[in-house]
Order: sequence, then C-alpha cells, then structure tokens
Amino acid sequence: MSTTLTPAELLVNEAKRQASYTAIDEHVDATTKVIGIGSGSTVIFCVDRLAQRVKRENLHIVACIPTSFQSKQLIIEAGLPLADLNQHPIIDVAFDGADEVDSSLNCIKGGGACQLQEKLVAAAAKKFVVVADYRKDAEVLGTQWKAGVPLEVIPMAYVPIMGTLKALGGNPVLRMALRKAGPVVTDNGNFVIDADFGEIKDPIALDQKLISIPGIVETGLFCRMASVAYFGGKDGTVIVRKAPAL
Ligand SMILES: O=C(CO)[C@H](O)[C@H](O)COP(=O)(O)O
Repeated sequence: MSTTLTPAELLVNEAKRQASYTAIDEHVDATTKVIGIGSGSTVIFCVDRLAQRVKRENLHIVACIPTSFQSKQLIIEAGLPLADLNQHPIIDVAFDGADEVDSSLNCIKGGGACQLQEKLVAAAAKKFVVVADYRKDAEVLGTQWKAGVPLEVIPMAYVPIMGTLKALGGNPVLRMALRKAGPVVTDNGNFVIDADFGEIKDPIALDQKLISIPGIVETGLFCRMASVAYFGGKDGTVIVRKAPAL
C-alpha cells in the first residue's frame, strides 16, 4: 500500500534524514566495528546511511546490534552484519531516536515500546548518539511529549503497578494495541504503561523511584546516557548538542 505524505510530514522526514546522515558521518569511520542500532522511524535513515557508506568506502563493520524486531529487520534488509549483545558486549557507538530530549540530553524513549532493549544497547555503548527531528528538542522533559513515560512492566502485576504510579502522582495508562483486542506486548513479552508525570524537572530522581517499583522492568527515562544529540531542523540545518560535563 503506498501512502502519500503531507508537506508537514515530508518536512519532518527530511529533518530526521539530515540528523541521521550527519550523525553517521560524524561518528562512523574505518575504526568503527560494533554499532548499536536503535528503533523507530528516524533510525531507518541511520541504517540507510550506514549501508551507503559501507558500500562506498568498503568499511569493515563487524556487527550491528539491534534493539527490537524492527531494527533487526532493518539490519538484515540493509545487508549489514547482525549480531547480539552477548557476542559483542562492548559497542563502539549506538544510534537511536528519542521521543523528547531535555537540555542536559536526558531522554524519554519507548514510543515504539522498545525501551528495555534500547537501554541495554545504549548502556553497552562507549558513545550513545541520539538522532531526532526538531519536535523532540525540549528544555524540560514532559513539555513536548505528552504521552507520558513508557514503562515496560511484568503483565501479572500491571494493576498494582498502576496503583503505585498513581500514588506517586502519575497518570498511568496501559498501552493498547492498534489492531489487536488487547494490550501492546513488547519484544520481551511484557506490557507497557505510559505514565504521565507532567513536567519532569528531575528525571534522575523520577527514574530511580520508578525502577524501584517491583514489576517495572525498565523505564523510558534515559538519564545521562547520551553523549550527543543531532536535531534536524525545518530548514535543512542540523543542531548538535553535546552532553554537559559532569
Ligand atoms: O524509543 C523509541 C522506540 O521505543 C524511538 O526511538 C522513539 O519512539 C523515537 O521514534 P521516532 O524516530 O519514530 O520518532
């Protein structure tokens, strides 16, 4: 089925492409061997660019480590070498999209329900590079992305977890599948709760509270993980933000 994109969607797509191509060009060279591949629509352009560069420059990438079913398919379709984290526990550089990025490069991720594997890959990477369009660039988390923090949870405990989240001041919603009579089930067989906490001024503190709730397997708050973020603009420019020195 072919879909025609609106002018606004084309603009966003081009911003994603510009950010991804710039990030790949600045962080992949002949010394890069193991690459983490995130999930979502922006990362498609990273894989595109990587495949072009491998072909053109004969780069010898040893392994691409996926973060989801989708990114596994992308790696296979691009003819890149697929491997897993247990074969390559240290990743040279990982590229991933984000739903929102704050001024310190803390991110909300998991719009595609892949945050658990995405965080494992990001944590194993020497450098975690975020690629996004202009809509994701925020001063404070929770100001642009209104869908809440995605939380991967153990199915048998989603009701008590939602109770605990409410007691913490959140507004939790069990994520439902679009074309299935039931909840979204992650690549790891879990459910996703999107918990809205409004503006998140201290994402590190919130992340610590959330991850200590029994049954929450992983949160979509990626704090102090990104080294650099690339934001594609409406005008073809790319804004590069580096993580603050700690
Ligand atoms: O975290 C993610 C998936 O779990 C994605 O990286 C995030 O949702 C951004 O996606 P997109 O590039 O399509 O905007």
